[in-house]
Amino acid sequence: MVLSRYRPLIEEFEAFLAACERPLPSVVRVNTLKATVDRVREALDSGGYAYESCEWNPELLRLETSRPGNSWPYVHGWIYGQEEVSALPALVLDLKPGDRVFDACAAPGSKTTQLAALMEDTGTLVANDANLGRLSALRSNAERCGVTNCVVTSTDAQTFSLDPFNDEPFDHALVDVPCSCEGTIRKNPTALDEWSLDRVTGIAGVQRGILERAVQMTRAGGTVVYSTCTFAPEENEAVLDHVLETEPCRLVEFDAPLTTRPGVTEWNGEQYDPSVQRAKRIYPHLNDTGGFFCAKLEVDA
Ligand SMILES: C[S@@+](CC[C@H](N)C(=O)[O-])C[C@H]1O[C@@H](n2cnc3c(N)ncnc32)[C@H](O)[C@@H]1O
Repeated sequence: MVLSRYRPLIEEFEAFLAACERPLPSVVRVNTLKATVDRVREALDSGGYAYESCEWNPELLRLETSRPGNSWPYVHGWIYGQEEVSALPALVLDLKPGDRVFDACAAPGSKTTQLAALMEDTGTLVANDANLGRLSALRSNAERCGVTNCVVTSTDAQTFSLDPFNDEPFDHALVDVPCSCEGTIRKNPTALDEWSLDRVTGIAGVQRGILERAVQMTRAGGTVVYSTCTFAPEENEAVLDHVLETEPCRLVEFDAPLTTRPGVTEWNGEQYDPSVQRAKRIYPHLNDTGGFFCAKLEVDA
């Protein structure tokens, strides 16, 4: 079984495995471009939906229904169905209204719409995704959520060019890369059916290329957040370790109001830069969420 390779990394391994077998709670994020938390709560109350707020972020509501897309608040763009822990990366970027932000792998737009809300729909948000087939979902989610500060592009983020933007760097970048998706097993029980070490190794090359390019396109002092929904150190700490060597940047500490574990500095005989401990691993049993990995980099001045 694939997950057993992580036994050496996870102290409460049996609790981890048990959590991976439970279905994932259904969570929606309040889209503050169109509604307030109170307004959404009123609408859900009047529609007879049961829910509770996520302790660490009142804009996230756990719903009892698994089909929030069938509700009026969804149709109005007041809520966005988003895995709880995937709301973390956008919050970790130090965004302010007016910023120029690059969302390197944006479709279907969970984090793009969240970034736009955090930017108060000002500045410029370049939402890129290499997969043309996923752009219609990105566009329609941005439209439903009332996002107007977003430009959609479709390029391999490894070779994304700043030329159309006069070579002026971005203030921040979100690098939510394609990955082996091990941490989505609660939502998608077949997520690991196609798993192989070759796939992990192959995708890690793409992740390195995307993160390098994002760092190159971000101004000195700007921040880049790297995230995956997988546990594999090959796709997490090893990617960070590589980019720390090739690009002028460093990993910085950040607060995450969730229970987390530090990045690992050793895996399968490989040693990583000690600063990868500043990254955060989130296992499903820790907060009753999906699995996640998140790291914050600052570009050297
Ligand atoms: C984890 S998903 C992104 C989820 C998205 N950030 C969200 O929050 O809704 C990874 C995305 O990367 C895209 N992708 C894969 N390879 C890419 C590449 N080389 N450059 C840019 N996007 C890529 C995939 O099409 C996929 O949509």
